[in-house]
Order: sequence, then C-alpha cells, then structure tokens
Amino acid sequence: MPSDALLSVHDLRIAFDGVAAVRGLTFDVRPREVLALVGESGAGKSLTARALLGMLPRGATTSGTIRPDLVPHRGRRISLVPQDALSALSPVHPVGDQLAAAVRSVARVPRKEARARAVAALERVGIPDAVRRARAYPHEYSGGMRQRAVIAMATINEPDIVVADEPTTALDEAHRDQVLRVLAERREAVGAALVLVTHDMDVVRDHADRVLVMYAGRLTELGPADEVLGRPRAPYTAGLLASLPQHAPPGRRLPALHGTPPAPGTLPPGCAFAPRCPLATDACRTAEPEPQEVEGRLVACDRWAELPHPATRLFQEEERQPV
Ligand SMILES: Nc1ncnc2c1ncn2[C@@H]1O[C@H](COP(=O)(O)OP(=O)(O)OP(=O)(O)O)[C@@H](O)[C@H]1O
Repeated sequence: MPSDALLSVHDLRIAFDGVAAVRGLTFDVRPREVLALVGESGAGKSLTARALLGMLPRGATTSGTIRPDLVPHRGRRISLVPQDALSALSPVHPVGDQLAAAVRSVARVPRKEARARAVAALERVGIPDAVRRARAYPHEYSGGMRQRAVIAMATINEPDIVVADEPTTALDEAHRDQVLRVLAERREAVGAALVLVTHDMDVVRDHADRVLVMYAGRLTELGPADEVLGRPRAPYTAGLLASLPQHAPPGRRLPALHGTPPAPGTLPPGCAFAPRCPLATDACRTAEPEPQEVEGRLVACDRWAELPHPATRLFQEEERQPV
C-alpha cells in the first residue's frame, strides 16, 4: 500500500449465492481526500462502501483484503452517513442522547460533558435551538435536519474516514446542497477522508479530489476528479458525462449512453461495457481488460487511445431531423 494510504483495498470481491457483484476492486483511500465512487445503479458502489465498514448485507461472501481493518473501530476511526438518516438513528431515543452515547462509546467522559458535546455538534451542523432539539426524537426533525444530525453523529468522534452512501438521495433539491455543504465543512473541520457514493457527476465535480468510476462491479477509471471529468480516458466515463444535460450541443439531441448495465450473473463475455461501447472490437468482446496506468490514472480499457476529444462526442447523436 502507498505509505500515505489510510486504507488499502486489494482485489475486493463480493458475491451473493456465488454471483459476483463486486469483481476484483483495488484502490486506496488517502488522508483528507474526497474519493467519489460513481457509476450507474447496480455498479457495486454501495457494496464497496459498506465493505469498508464491515456492514455488508446478510448472505454476502467476500474475498480480498481491506487493510488496516477498521471494522472494530467503527464509529471512532470510520463512520457512515447512510442514504436514509432514519436507518442511522434510533426512533426511541432523543437525538442528543444518541450523540452523547456515541461520545461515551469511545471516551470516558462524564455524562454532562458528553451531553454538552452533543449539543455543540448539533450547533455545528446548523441545527437551530440545539439545546431544545437535542431533547427531541428523530421523527420530530425534518428530513434535512435529520441528515445533518447523522453527519454530526458520523463526525463527532473525529474519525479518519467518513463513508457517505448517497447522503442526499432521500432529500428534496432544496436540502441537497445544504447537506453536502455541511458534510464538506465537517469533514474538513475534523480532517477526515470522505468516501462519497454518488451517481451525480455535478457532486463529483464540486466535491471530489479523486473519482473511482465503476461498471458492473469493476474499476473502469480511477484518477484525479478534474482530470477524469475534464478528459475521460474510458469510454464508459465519457458516456456518463455525455448523458449530462450541459453536454447537449445546440440543435442536437442530448447525447446518450444507451441501454443498461448487465445484472450480476448475466455478464457478456469480455469487457462488460462492450455491448454499449461505440469503440468495442472483437478483442473487447473476448477478454476483459485489466486496469492499466494511463497518464497518472488507472483505465480499464484497451481502446482508450481511440477516444475522440472531447470524448463525449463518442456518444453524440446525429443532427435532430425535423419531424
Ligand atoms: N442483499 C443483496 N442480495 C443480493 N444481491 C445484492 C444485494 N445487495 C446488492 N446486490 C447485488 O449487487 C449489485 C450491486 O449493488 P450496489 O447496491 O452496490 O449497487 P450500487 O452501485 O450502489 O447501485 P445504486 O446506485 O442503485 O445504489 C446489485 O445490482 C445487486 O445485483
């Protein structure tokens, strides 16, 4: 593992009933970075994120290594901000009590002191009237407030790594930016790395240092976010970017990545993306490409040098015909 890695994942595989959902993923998490995991639904992002915390669903079998093992230190050195805040909070205890209990689970501090830290943590994530709110139950909070309380919980013990799994999916648009801002601010304040699962490329652009693009349980591209988004080297990354509205040239249809990813257990031979890839050749349909170093990043595509610039052109559709 690189000497500065907080966590190194090597050849991670996750399967259900012998069907592989994550297929040999290798990456590291570096101090204080924001590493975004992106890809369409079913790519294996959540499973990968949850594997870091030892929180995989029942029935999952795994192989590979994640070093060091932070699972025994969950809540202290590594913590989770889930999609749905309600799943992270107990409905039967006031929010302040839950935060205070989190403090006392790792440090021998008097109740009163833990309580004061809980209130301060709520204040820091912008919960108004925090003393009173600390006595309220999760169902008395709005969705945005609940998610901010979970961010307070995930950062109160100053972990090395926060894993956020689509932290704003359950929120309306108005609260999304606010929650992401609070998450970014808290992460910065406690000096944690953030592993951020998202399908939103705008979130990657605004918040990530590095991005790991996943497809069908594998690494497609991994590198600095501005470089990967600015000039993707894997056709799949280009397809994801091409589907963003801002890439629709005037008078042209929104370029699109057609089709859907294969479900685990129904993978085509060769590269799993080949059936949707305009650059695929017979060789691509025969052997699955391994990640290779390309200009300081990892790219699992043998055809990367054939990508046009801008790469989103690959998915451009013909001029819209008048009907
Ligand atoms: N509990 C489970 N039992 C069986 N298969 C599962 C289970 N959880 C996940 N999978 C399989 O693993 C695949 C990847 O799941 P994962 O939740 O990691 O995807 P994802 O990339 O996070 O997608 P999304 O953006 O929809 O959350 C799923 O498509 C599914 O086939």
